[in-house]
Amino acid sequence: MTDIWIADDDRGVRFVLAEALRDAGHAVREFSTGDAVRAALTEGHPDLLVTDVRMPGEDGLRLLEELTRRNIGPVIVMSAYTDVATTAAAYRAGAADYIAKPFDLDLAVEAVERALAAAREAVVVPATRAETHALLGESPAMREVFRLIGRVAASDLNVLITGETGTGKELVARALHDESARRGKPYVALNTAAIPSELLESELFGHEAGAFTGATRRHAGRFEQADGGTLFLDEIGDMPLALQTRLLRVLAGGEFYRVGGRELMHGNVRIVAATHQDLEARVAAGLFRADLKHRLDVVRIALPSLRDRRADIPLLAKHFLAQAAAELNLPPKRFSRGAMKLIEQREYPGNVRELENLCRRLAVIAPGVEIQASDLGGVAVGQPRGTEWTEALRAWAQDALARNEPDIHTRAREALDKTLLHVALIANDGHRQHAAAALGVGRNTLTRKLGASRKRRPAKD
Ligand SMILES: Nc1ncnc2c1ncn2[C@@H]1O[C@H](COP(=O)(O)OP(=O)(O)OP(=O)(O)O)[C@@H](O)[C@H]1O
Repeated sequence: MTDIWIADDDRGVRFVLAEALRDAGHAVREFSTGDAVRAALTEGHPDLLVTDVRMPGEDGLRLLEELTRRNIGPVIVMSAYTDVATTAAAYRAGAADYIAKPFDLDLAVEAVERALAAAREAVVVPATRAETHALLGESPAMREVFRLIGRVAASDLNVLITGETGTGKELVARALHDESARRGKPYVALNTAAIPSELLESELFGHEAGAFTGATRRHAGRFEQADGGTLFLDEIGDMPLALQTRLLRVLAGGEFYRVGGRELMHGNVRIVAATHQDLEARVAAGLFRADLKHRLDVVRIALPSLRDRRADIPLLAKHFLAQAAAELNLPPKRFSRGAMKLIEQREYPGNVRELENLCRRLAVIAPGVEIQASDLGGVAVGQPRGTEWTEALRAWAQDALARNEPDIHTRAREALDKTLLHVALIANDGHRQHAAAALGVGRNTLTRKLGASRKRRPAKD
């Protein structure tokens, strides 16, 4: 489900817009001040923000600037002041659209859908990517990875990236795109495991209106979106066999049809695939087509686990701590020698992602400017302390109650379900039965909940 935030001090405007967007299948959060949005940004971010310009405290344009700087968005600005200066300032600061008040509700919802579609279609990596997605590492193992990326990026060869979870496979895929001649074209990513198998085909190849129940509009698939650029297929090992056959045909012929379509589509797409699984074992078990593996596995980049490149831990930890402080608007912190020693010695089954999460938590919860070894006590087990998220929930609920927001319980429950399901599916390679077992719910419950969130937003991830 898409998370849309609305910021407006006019309760009436918020209410009608939120209702219309919920009817259109989105999850909506309402804020009466820019300051409340800023506070919420420390815990998460929306897929799209609609904001008024003039509000008490922080105004909408400042919010827009902040979100653009942090590469969160799109942002739609609305205002009763339609003078050229305000409108131009909004666009200059990166607004996706500008809505003059009072507005036609249908047109406003359309503007939101348009901005979301544009953002989805143009998953082009932003100009600042070099800093935000920088692949760090000085260890011999990472130097070898950098060398390989440099050598194959310029070619059009398909690349298979392997490595445990959290080792940076997606970053490598982006780097391959950024360093190639395709860099000005779209980079489109699809996580095969995160999308229900029955929707995968239309996600990849698109569909025509009426191709199946719920397909109300023509939808461009990722192949079409990535034309001229790079398509990153994450968790390729989880792709259902039937779709593997279809993908193989497309890779061999370079042509495909949309689901329910008759027009033959031609794509010029470079495929970068990734998996944390042993693809050879999956082939041997009959779960992965050998011929497809052969096509994808032209060049292989194997990412080392963090335990195989411990020398990189201090560099990464300092980087993540500084990044978290900058993103969350917190004062910069540093590690004491004792704290760094503990960090270097820890085990990271979740690899770089786990180290990153640890540093983010330390940036928030360590009380002093210098992080002490003792600060690691509460977070050393790699899990958030039970109170951290319930505290965040408490603050959110108090805020929502104070603003008389509707459906607080439903929205909280949906957010909880969505988070747990997503994490469990990813952790279990998209295997629903395993995910359900890991969460301690029945498979039917899981399917129902998945169905509920899908019903609100068909054929999207
Ligand atoms: N070498 C690196 N330098 C800087 N950051 C890194 C590096 N490797 C990984 N990261 C960070 O760690 C996190 C996980 O990386 P990424 O999503 O690329 O891993 P992945 O291997 O694709 O994981 P999964 O298999 O679980 O999808 C990201 O936030 C990424 O920015």
